[in-house]
Amino acid sequence: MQMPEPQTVDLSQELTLVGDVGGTNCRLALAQRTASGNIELHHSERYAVAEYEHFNDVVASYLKKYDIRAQRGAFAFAGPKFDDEIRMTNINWIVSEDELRRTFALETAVVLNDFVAMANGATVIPDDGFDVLIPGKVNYNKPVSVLGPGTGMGLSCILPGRPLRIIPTEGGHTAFAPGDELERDVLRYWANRMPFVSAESLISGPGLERLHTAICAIMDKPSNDLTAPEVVTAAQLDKTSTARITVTQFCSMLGGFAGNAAVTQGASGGVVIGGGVSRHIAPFIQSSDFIERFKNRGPGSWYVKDIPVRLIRADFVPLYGAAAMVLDAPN
Ligand SMILES: Nc1ncnc2c1ncn2[C@@H]1O[C@H](COP(=O)(O)OP(=O)(O)OP(=O)(O)O)[C@@H](O)[C@H]1O
Repeated sequence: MQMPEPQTVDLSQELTLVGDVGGTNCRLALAQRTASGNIELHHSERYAVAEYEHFNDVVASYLKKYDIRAQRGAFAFAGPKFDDEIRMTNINWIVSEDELRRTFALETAVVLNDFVAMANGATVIPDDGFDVLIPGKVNYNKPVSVLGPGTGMGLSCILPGRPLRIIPTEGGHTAFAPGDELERDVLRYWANRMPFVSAESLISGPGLERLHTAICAIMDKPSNDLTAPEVVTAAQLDKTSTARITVTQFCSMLGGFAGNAAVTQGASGGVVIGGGVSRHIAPFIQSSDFIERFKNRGPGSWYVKDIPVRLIRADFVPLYGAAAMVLDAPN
């Protein structure tokens, strides 16, 4: 689902600059509250983080392009927040609220974990912004897990009650738990090549590439060092390819991780899946063991049997979530 993006910014109103910054992509936009109370995004832009020394350079370039000054800022980063600062996990950027406020003369600057923003955004998008993976209505009166593979694996938990409280986690760094013989071989392959095989080292964009490499090695086939998008394209083109086996297995592993998150966080309200990789692999989920791996928890299976699971299809959800953090905050 594509959220409508109006082209005109109301310059007579306050402007809030919002950002979603991952290990690969940085998205910036201007957010405003409409008269009807909705949040509108304007002028969304995507930047490759590898092309910039620091986040400040991206912001400076954006503000220069549109020749505007924002009064407030809300920025989501893939990394944990300590005090007013975020240290990103997969790149060496450190960003603080105080520095952003001073550098860009902002009245308010908020930095937050990207899956806190994703979770906040997920609570405001309409039903048609999701694909239903396991039916049922997500119940925000109970805990809800929000997770997703991108450059890393994000995981947060929405707690019941108002105002909304969201716990960021570093759950992508839990140990990878293999669910079948092939995954045990994949784990063995990578355990011999890296000091710690986390969930995110295999269930993420770079993880899809590692999974393909390992499966090709295990099956004695050439891997041709395919990138994550190339693996997905090859999987679409040839049902018998190692790429197809890789993507199907990746979906099963995502189901296993989502089930682990649900039981660990007590997410009886539901599980919401986002992240840059998810929408590309979505067509393969139904033909994978995603549901079985989510639900098969041995004696704990009864706990997850009625938990609904949805996949976010809407665009810019973390940007809406970040915007809501400041636009909904009391002045
Ligand atoms: N068509 C595709 N199929 C599969 N994976 C893809 C595709 N396009 C991009 N990716 C992968 O998605 C990942 C980037 O995801 P995303 O857009 O969520 O980035 P990000 O926000 O920078 O990540 P994160 O927030 O986890 O640090 C990259 O690893 C990339 O290889």
